[in-house]
Amino acid sequence: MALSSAGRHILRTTCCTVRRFQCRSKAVYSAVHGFNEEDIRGKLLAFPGGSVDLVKQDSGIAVMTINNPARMNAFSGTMMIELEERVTQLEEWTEGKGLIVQGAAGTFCSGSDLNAVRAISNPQDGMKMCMFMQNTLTRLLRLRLISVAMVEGMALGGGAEFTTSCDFRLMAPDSVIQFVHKHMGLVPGWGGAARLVRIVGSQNALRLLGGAKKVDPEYGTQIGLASGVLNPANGTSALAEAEQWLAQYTKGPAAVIRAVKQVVVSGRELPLEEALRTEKDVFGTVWGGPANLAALASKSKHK
Ligand SMILES: CCCC(=O)SCCNC(=O)CCNC(=O)[C@H](O)C(C)(C)COP(=O)(O)OP(=O)(O)OC[C@H]1O[C@@H](n2cnc3c(N)ncnc32)[C@H](O)[C@@H]1OP(=O)(O)O
Repeated sequence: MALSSAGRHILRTTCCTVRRFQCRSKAVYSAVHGFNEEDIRGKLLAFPGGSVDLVKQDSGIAVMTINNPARMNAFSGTMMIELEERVTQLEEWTEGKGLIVQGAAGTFCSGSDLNAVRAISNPQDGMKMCMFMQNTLTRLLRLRLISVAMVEGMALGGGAEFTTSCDFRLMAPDSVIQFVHKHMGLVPGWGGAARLVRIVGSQNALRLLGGAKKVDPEYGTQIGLASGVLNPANGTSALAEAEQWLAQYTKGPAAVIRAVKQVVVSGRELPLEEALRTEKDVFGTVWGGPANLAALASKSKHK
């Protein structure tokens, strides 16, 4: 039966609402936790500046750019809102396989815009901003895309936290990741401490947070925070090198790469039995699928 245009509109709207609900359900805080997203959005809108740009490429790798160079790519209020919107776009990008996050003009991000921090320095607003950013960065880490933070220059405070919401971190020579929160009388609030402990272990996390220790590429590699060091050869940009590095994991059909990411996220986040059940469900999506059948038909040897 053909649908009328009104019927198609209702169907489209319902699908969008369902998708939005599914996206929100990947977040940490909702109304149940007293989180009112519209309220904090209204407050963040009062602190404009910069942008978060997204380019989705035919290769299946998207590039996100934190863009506020006049303030060393600090996150203004409107950038926090834009980041949430970009993550929603990536959640809906079913052909995507990988994501590179970079800062504009050769430096990653200097954290929260201190002008906004000063203006909303009361604990209630601080916690609302913290819940908003935790939701967004948790959804970013849970994307079915293999993600890399490409760190050039500095990643400070919230910028350092942001790097932990990617699966990997590649550091350029002379770059620094520093959780400067202690010097600001703070602890991480964008989920950076919880993620850091899972990446480098609690002892190293204590060193980085308790000592606000600068992490250069060498130390980053030693403790497992950096997954690699960029060394762009003549004529190759850091971004091109990062894309090449990421391609080793994103080569192949999107359905398979996305399934890989999904089983890793569930393995990392869920209790064992739940993770096993998820793995079974994800396995069912690729078993007998086009890539699996093609591999069986080609009788490929894994030498
Ligand atoms: C839960 C989240 C917690 C947080 O993220 S709290 C914020 C943590 N980040 C910081 O405290 C960074 C403070 N900034 C700095 O230490 C230095 O500016 C930094 C990044 C080392 C760069 O130093 P320099 O290379 O000497 O450059 P500069 O200081 O002249 O900065 C250039 C312009 O950028 C501005 N800027 C840098 N970081 C900012 C920030 N986070 N918020 C707002 N504005 C920021 C800085 O004020 C300066 O602006 P202007 O040219 O003076 O108008």
